[in-house]
Amino acid sequence: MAVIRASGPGIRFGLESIAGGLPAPRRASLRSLRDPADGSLIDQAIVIFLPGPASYTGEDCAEFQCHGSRAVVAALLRCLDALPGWRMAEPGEFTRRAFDNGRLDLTEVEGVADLISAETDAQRRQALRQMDGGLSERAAGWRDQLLRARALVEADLDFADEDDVPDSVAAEVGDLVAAVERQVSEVLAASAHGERIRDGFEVALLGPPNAGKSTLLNTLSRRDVAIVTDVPGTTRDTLEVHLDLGGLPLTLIDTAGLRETDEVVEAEGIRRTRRRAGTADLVLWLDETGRAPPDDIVSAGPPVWCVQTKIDRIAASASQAAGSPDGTSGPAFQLSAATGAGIDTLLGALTAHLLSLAPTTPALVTRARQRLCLERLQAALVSAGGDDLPLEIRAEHLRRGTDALASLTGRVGVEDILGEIFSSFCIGK
Ligand SMILES: Nc1nc2c(ncn2[C@@H]2O[C@H](COP(=O)(O)OP(=O)(O)OP(=O)(O)O)[C@@H](O)[C@H]2O)c(=O)[nH]1
Ligand SMILES: [K+]
Ligand SMILES: [Mg+2]
Repeated sequence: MAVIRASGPGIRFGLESIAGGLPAPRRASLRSLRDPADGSLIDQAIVIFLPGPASYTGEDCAEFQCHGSRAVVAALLRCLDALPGWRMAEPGEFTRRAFDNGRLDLTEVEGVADLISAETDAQRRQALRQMDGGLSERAAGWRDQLLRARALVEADLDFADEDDVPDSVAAEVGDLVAAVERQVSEVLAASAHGERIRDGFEVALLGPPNAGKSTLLNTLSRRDVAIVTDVPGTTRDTLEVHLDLGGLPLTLIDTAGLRETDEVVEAEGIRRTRRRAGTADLVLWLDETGRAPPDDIVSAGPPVWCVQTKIDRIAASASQAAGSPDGTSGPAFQLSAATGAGIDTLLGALTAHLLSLAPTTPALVTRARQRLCLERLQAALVSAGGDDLPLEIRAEHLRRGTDALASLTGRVGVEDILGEIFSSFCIGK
């Protein structure tokens, strides 16, 4: 079967023209679909009429469940496209209309986009929470409290010389601002994890040439992604694969082996390796001899785990427990991509490490855009909390705080980013 969905003011007229009348709302009705031009039969299909405003887009919607062959779909689309005022939807246009009609706010739209592209269970759950309004509900609560604080301040400014404004206004404003600021800080504290769930935890494979980095990448992804040869310096560009590690998204990054070189292409690869070493969540330092990484890798920022590779070549040492080499704090591993020895131990430790990074409360912020809005809100609240400030200045900080919330939910000041967000959708969503 194929499903064709339509939305807009012309739905009723279109259904009358093609389906011989308006079916009962929200009921699956079997109808003969006919070309309005000559009355010829296109298909027998299930037609559902979803009157607005209680539809996904907020407008009248229709759904045609027709037979799924190319010929049927093409004929039906041709007839629908020929109806006056009907045209093919743009990518994300249904969700865009839902946003424009106030059915979804921007964080919920972002949740829909994330749900569509979710690859792992953790991503799916996080996207559902966001699509369901997890962040927008909190934002609405904060907005109400800040509007109350603003109203109190404005009233005090307007009627300062009258008796009916209680003296405790400053105290109540201070309490409201402090309460919101505390909650925003909590949500921000979990944001790094939310962004990681969405984008994947980055684990970079580093080490000298021929350490077996690309081989391990291929083994873990069970695909022949990276070129492996016995020539040192095979990998030039950094290469990424997305893995599902017990439901958690992991981005594994293969890099160019680190060594001194005069070769321009390899040198550029090594420059990229060093850059990724600084931005990954974790570095696995691979070395056939089990040597510790150089100081600049250890001090690059992310934790470094040492992995001795190719232990099938030194079978005897496979049974020995590995100690943590000097200069690194993380655990040490021994493995062989050739025999599979030690791979499960490494994967188990990676899973445990990623789980240990998870905050106790589920993350509500999942994108840099949302985090930046909340950081603006937090800064405004900190400023507004200054007790000794004149009321006019506190009012201005509170106004900036509610502005930051409005741009979080997409109600103001986001025109420039809307196109970018909706273009990530597919047609029909
Ligand atoms: N015996 C054995 N050989 C291995 C193992 N892992 C990799 N090799 C071999 O080691 C050589 C280098 O492997 P690569 O995966 O290309 O190493 P690399 O670290 O990606 O090398 P560069 O990209 O050049 O830095 C290849 O010939 C592999 O077949 C292993 O576990 N055991
Ligand atoms: K190699
Ligand atoms: Mg390689």
